Amino acid sequence: MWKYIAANLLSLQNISVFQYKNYLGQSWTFPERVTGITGRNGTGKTNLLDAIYFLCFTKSYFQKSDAQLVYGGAQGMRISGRFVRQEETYDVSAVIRENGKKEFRVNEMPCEKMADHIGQFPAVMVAPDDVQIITGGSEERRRFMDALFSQVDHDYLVHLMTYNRLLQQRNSLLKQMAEQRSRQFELLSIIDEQMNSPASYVFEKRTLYLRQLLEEITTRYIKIAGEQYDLRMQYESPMQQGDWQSLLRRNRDRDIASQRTTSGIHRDDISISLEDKMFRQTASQGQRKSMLFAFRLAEFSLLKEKKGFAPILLLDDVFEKLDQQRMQNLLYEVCVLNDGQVLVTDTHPDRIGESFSALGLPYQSIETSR
Ligand SMILES: Nc1ncnc2c1ncn2[C@@H]1O[C@H](COP(=O)(O)OP(=O)(O)OP(=O)(O)O)[C@@H](O)[C@H]1O
Repeated sequence: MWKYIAANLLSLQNISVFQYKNYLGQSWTFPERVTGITGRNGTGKTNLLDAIYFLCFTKSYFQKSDAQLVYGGAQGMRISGRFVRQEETYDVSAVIRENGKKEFRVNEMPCEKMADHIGQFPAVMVAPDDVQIITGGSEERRRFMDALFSQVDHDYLVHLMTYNRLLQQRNSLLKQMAEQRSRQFELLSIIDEQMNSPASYVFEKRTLYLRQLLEEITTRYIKIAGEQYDLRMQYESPMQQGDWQSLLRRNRDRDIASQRTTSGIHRDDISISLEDKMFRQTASQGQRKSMLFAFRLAEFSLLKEKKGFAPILLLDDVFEKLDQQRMQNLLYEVCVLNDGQVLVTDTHPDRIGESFSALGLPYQSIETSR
């Protein structure tokens, strides 16, 4: 147990893994609020952070398929951990069965829907190589928004899932109409009508949360990059041009011709420009990294504000990617100005130790080895 559990905190006390990635079986306890995980390359530092992420999100941050999480050649895996949230204890266990089925339990109670688990134990992963949010296509930024807003607002996730299911149905119907040369306009109108409420809900919430989030990202970026830039960020959605029904009416002929839904919240994006140029095309490597940190710290702040306690912060390999001063600033911000749990990986035990000591932070050191 932590020495200083406060009423408003979330903490992970321990974690055990079995047949997970490079670990056949291992357990760790986290007696301090700050943990440094050190070890040579490829020894499983990131895997440990990802196991924590998995317990919080029901999926890996890095791997798309659950099968990749199972120790090579083994059948099934298990991760379990004890969280304390606002003085209540929660034993969370995740199992991937031999047949690939995933099961989550909280205090022995099975989670009927994975979606119900999301947001219970909020966490933020900062993996500096993962700049796709900034450089990738719009789906990356939607994924970022959805992961964040789903943790803040459970109804957001429910409406988003409904929208995605109906979108698939609509696209199948459009395809069928083209293949069979059928005119199933009535059925199309029914689906359009059903999509109205989830589309409008998601659009409204994105508008609301992004207003705050984009402002926070902008401020953070200027602070991290250390210069005064003309940075502009904007939420872009086809729904800004009109309500759902009129949007679909306008695009119906085009949808039928292209056999898919060409407009909707599944096309939303966040546009970023720096000095009037498109950020993802012109920004330097360093600027992209700064932007990624700005996104993640803003995500951390929003979660903290909406939940009333800090999410667990997982910092992977940040020492390699930031200079000494920036690193100290970041650690000061997340470990000293915030009271949440922080786990940091690094290949150099001395470097990590010196950084925490300089900030006067008691910390626990974990070493991974082959
Ligand atoms: N399903 C799996 N079964 C067995 N080993 C795996 C599996 N998935 C990943 N690994 C192993 O895990 C190791 C990578 O672990 P991880 O990425 O956590 O290392 P790291 O300590 O963070 O390294 P770095 O310092 O390079 O980032 C690799 O050796 C990889 O082969």
